[in-house]
Amino acid sequence: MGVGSRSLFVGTLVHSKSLEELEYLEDIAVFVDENGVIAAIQTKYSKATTEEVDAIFQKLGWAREDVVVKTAKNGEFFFPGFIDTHIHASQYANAGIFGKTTLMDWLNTYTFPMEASLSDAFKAKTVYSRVIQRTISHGTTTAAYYATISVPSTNLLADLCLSFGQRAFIGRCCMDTMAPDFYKDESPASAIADTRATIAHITNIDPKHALVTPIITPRFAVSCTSKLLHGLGALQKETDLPVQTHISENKNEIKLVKELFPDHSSYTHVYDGHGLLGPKTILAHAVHLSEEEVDLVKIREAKISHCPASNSAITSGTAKVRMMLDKGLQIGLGTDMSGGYSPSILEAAKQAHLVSRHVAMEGDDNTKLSVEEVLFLATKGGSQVVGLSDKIGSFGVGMEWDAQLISLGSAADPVEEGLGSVDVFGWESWEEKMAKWLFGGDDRNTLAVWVKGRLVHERKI
Ligand SMILES: Nc1nc2[nH]cnc2c(=O)[nH]1
Ligand SMILES: [Zn+2]
Repeated sequence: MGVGSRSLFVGTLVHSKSLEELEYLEDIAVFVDENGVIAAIQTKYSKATTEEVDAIFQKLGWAREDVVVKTAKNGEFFFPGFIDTHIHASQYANAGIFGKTTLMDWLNTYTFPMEASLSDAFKAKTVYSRVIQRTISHGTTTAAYYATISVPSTNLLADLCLSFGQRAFIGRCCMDTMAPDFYKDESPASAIADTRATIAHITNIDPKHALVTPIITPRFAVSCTSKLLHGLGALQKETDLPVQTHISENKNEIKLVKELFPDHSSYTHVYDGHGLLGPKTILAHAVHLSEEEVDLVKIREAKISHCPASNSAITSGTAKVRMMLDKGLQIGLGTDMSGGYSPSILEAAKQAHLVSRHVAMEGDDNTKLSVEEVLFLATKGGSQVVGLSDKIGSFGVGMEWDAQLISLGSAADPVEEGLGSVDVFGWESWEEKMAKWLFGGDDRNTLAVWVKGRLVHERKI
């Protein structure tokens, strides 16, 4: 990674203090070094004397003239970049196209043909470039991507993330059974060899995995033989890389897993029995997990990616997020494009909020998630899920500057300003402003995005 410039970000910072609480820090200056790391934070910046500010520069050994200053204006705030803990880059061209399908017919009708078609390098480059740029423009600074079974096309996704500057986990899909002949791994051995090839490529382009990390990706238990799952479990042990897969998304899928793996007492036990359930495992969906399975996930410290838009769109069900949170699981949000129709984690947060009300209507009012809770899942929760909570997801000295600058517009002429459909009148509390952003906001409110201190998106109004 090239070394960037030193930066100073001045204004209001909002981030999660805890699951339930957002912290609003006004009049802050954040000093970000040439590696994108927060070197110092000064509070009450406008009231600080010149000597006090000079002292920070001196302590850091920085010259003022070397520093690029970005100031959030009134009504604007810096927020941690969103973390998409589950997204299929290879399905982006299908976003919104799902008809009335449910999981298994959706896979066969739309998904496998689209993914297979990305073995065409030109098409892959077109789709992958677009999905990276689109998600960045919605504030996604980190994405856990599934690519396809094709090694060259998966490697291309890693190359593009690195060049666009999006932090990413890149998974080559493993699937050696219950898949069409035109889109299937030849054997467990070839699936593992191909996974190793992608790991080698990513390690070659980003040796310390500073921005791009390979992730071992058994598609789901249905499409992997026991031999392949064992091989991938052994590969995880050998490499200590993260793992991503799907779990307990749809009732027919769960039934199929029972039939395919009769020796395992649950879907969760299938992954556990193959060495694939550990602290670095991201389990997407987890809609129908029993409480016993949730307990096992907790014991293994595996993580959950909640994908509410997808779960509604392809009628998978309502995930019991409150129950999983109460049991101590770490949870983030996933767009699951194109099971989900939107590239936006803000949309996923809104859908998580709404789905939690559907769970409440099924019985327990306590299941409702708050605005603060879903924004936690979108940022800090996501950072826990991808194992980077010491670096991203919130702001602090020593952490990396993955951030977005949000504007809700001024009261003057919001339509003219082109800043989306949020109307702020000036009398709202911070809590009210965040609720307005969640429910009325979109990418038009995202003015700029940084990853590791590098400006990766600036909105042209
Ligand atoms: N939502 C979703 N579920 C899956 N299960 C196996 N593959 C997929 C996929 O691509 N999307
Ligand atoms: Zn998925």
